[in-house]
Amino acid sequence: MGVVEKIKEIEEEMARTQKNKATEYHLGLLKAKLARYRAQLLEPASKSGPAGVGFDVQKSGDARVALIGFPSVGKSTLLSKTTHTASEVASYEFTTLTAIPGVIEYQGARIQLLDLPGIVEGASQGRGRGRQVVSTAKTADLILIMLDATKSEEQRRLLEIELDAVGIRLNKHKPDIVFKRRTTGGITFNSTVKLTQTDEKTIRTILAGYKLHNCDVMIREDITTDDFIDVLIGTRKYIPCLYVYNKIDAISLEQMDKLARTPNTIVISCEMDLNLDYLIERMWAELALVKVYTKKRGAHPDLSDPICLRKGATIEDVCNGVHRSLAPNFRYGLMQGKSSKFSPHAQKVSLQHQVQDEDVVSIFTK
Ligand SMILES: Nc1nc2c(ncn2[C@@H]2O[C@H](COP(=O)(O)OP(=O)(O)OP(=O)(O)O)[C@@H](O)[C@H]2O)c(=O)[nH]1
Ligand SMILES: [K+]
Ligand SMILES: [Mg+2]
Repeated sequence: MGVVEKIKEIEEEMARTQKNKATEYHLGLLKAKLARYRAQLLEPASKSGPAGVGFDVQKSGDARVALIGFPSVGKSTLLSKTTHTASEVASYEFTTLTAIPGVIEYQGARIQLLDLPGIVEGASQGRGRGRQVVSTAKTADLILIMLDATKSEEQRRLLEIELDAVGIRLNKHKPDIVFKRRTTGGITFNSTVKLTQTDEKTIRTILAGYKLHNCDVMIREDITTDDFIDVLIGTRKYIPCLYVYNKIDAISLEQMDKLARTPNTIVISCEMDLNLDYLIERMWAELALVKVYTKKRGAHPDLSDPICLRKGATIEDVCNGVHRSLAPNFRYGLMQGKSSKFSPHAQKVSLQHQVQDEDVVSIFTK
């Protein structure tokens, strides 16, 4: 029996099984099995099916944003409107057949926007080019789920299911679980909070299902069984996501207002140029980019060419952004700006110092 059939069998069994206290462990086991088969199906090294590889597009710029949506929602129109790259736009479905990268320049950052083919339901199981599309989404720093405001609400949930199936977790942080494999000593289980959505027995059952008999588990938030399986499998991607409803020129004001009030949601019209600037602003905010200016001794900072980094970046990342020889020869840094304690005077900082937006940094080497 192939992996796809096995997955189907488990899904059927899960659908048949009533959800209650008595079946909880069994369902937990089935979920774990299902997750393992899905992973097999999608990982590049898999022998059991075609590789889950994305489109081969070179990453460029400071961050990558992927456009995911059903056919003809206006993905290519958005790329053509916001970047200097043209991607074919047409009223028929599956106009775009490959990944097309464009660049949005904003606040000194270069954001790569990837136009992708439309996906269909079942994409993650290999329908259409869906598998390739959702695999490419895994490489993004931000996902834009693009939706047609004139179509039913159902589309959003369907797309979420497809992304979930390939291990993408949207707008979610990695569950706070410390998991360590050991060679001996059995299983130590600890939880610092009360677990209301799963329990020790379920987790032990899952560990047994994975033949993990020696490990430490420390749970630090009220997780679900699925969260635990995610951490166990370890290849999950936690990616921020914005829901972008296009074609608001074709719906009523009331409908638009309702959509716009949903969390993480932006309404636009590519055709009428409505709200596109705001979308880019929000993308920038979601990416949590910070720009840092570098300054040579005695010179003014170079304001025309900032280095863009992700939030949480350190002086070491700044060094690597300039040249890879800098960090190994680092002596100290001088910085001025928001993250400097004694601003406006320059502060001496180490490689580990975290930078903030608009900091000015000088690096001194040995
Ligand atoms: N009314 C309206 N139509 C739009 C808007 N944006 C795009 N369209 C139209 O929607 C159709 C599909 O646009 P595309 O950009 O080709 O859509 P796509 O999502 O790239 O489609 P595929 O590549 O086939 O998946 C075209 O006829 C566009 O002119 C909009 O804001 N309002
Ligand atoms: K189209
Ligand atoms: Mg297209």
